[in-house]
Amino acid sequence: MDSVNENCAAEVSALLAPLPIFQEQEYFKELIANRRCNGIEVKHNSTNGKGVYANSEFQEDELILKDQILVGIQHSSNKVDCLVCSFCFRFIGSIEKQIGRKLYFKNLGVSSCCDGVSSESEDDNKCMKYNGNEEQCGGSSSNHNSLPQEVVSSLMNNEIALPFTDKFPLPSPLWCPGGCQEVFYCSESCAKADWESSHSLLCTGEKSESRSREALGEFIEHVNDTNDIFLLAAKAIAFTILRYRKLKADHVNEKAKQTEPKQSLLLEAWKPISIGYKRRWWDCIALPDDVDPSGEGAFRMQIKSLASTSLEHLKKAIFDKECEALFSLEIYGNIIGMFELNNLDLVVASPVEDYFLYINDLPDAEKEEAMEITKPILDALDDEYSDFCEGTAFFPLQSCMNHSCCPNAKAFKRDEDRDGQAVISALRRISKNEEVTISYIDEELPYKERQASLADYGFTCNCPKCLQDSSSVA
Ligand SMILES: C[S@@+](CC[C@H](N)C(=O)[O-])C[C@H]1O[C@@H](n2cnc3c(N)ncnc32)[C@H](O)[C@@H]1O
Repeated sequence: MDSVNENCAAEVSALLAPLPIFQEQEYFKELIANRRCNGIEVKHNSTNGKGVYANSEFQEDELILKDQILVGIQHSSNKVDCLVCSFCFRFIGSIEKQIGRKLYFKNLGVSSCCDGVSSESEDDNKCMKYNGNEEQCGGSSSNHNSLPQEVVSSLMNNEIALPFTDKFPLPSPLWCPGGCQEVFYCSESCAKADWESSHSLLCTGEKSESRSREALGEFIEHVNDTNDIFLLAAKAIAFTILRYRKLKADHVNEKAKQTEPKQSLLLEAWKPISIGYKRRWWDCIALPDDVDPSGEGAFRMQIKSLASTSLEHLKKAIFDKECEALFSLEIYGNIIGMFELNNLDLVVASPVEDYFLYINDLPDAEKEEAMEITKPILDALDDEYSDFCEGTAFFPLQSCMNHSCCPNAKAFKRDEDRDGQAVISALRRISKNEEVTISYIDEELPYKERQASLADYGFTCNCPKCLQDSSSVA
């Protein structure tokens, strides 16, 4: 047992215990009211735990819910492809800047290069060491279609304007108020919300409220060398600590509640994370194909040890004695497991793709004129012109949706959905009281492959299609 687990075993168990049902119901009622998606409710069923249910009828293609991110990250490898707001994940800058910085990194030989969750390649490390300094544009070209460096620099620094980009305006990037120069925002309100939600503790700039900026730097270096998911877990912990401090300050101000025991404030602060379905990361992670089943025990120990090293770095950076239980390996493992088990892709379509499609659809004469300028750029970008923002996030309502291989809803962004929110629409008519299900995988796969894909989410599917297929396979 690690020393934190020993010191506060009871608190750790309380944090991991399921929320009393009435508290859970109250929490979701409030969340649904805030999200203004009153056609649904969250209920328990005897086989699959929590699920989302329709409490009114939905027609095919109708919007069921838009769910805001509780904590989210853009994959570090994706940062070279897309410049987005670190809080709402909207694209920022300008079409020229998006293209210029992408070509700049491409010319340096840095590109998106992994699945974004595990980050172990050489290139990836280069992506992650990018520190936002875009003023200098050097590096040698590795692409025979590459543009001259001066053009790339001018695009990146908004010194030239491409035709028709005024039809695709993007918010100007705002620097992090803490001075880290690593994250950018689309607005003051996003910068403030991110600062108050988690970034004040995780910022490496001079205004950082971490215990040690140096230790924070080491934590981030370890994340970059290993796995992005640790940064997401750190955000969940920072989010809870900051909520705890705010709740405590509110209670101190309200004299009558001064006697409130510390633990209930921590439980209250942790509530939004507590509702996520969890298991320990090293227990639930699917065994990779290249690991022999005989090595499973060693593999799981290795994963646990990796999490333990990451947590040691994080403790040095942001430890808070009053929230000590959050720094136990048990909690850290469960938070990471929660991200592993839920359906959490963060996706935002690129306005650069829209821009080139717009040019392509122009009337012939205008298209020809515009393409004299845009064609060399498109050639240099190659098929990467359509790269979108990718990340991982925790969506409190979407994460309650169970999987089905014959789903009645899907996560699908409409043209107007230009930020990181999850959008769920009906695939067919859904009747009142029916469970709303989405597919976590490609549901067209044959039965065995579907079950293999779902092993990543740690369960064997019991949807009607699987129940039928399993009896015909057996
Ligand atoms: C994202 S959570 C969904 C919400 C979850 N039921 C809860 O109680 O929080 C995913 C977990 O729900 C359960 N689950 C979802 N769909 C299922 C299905 N079709 N068959 C069996 N279990 C399912 C599994 O335990 C899975 O790991």
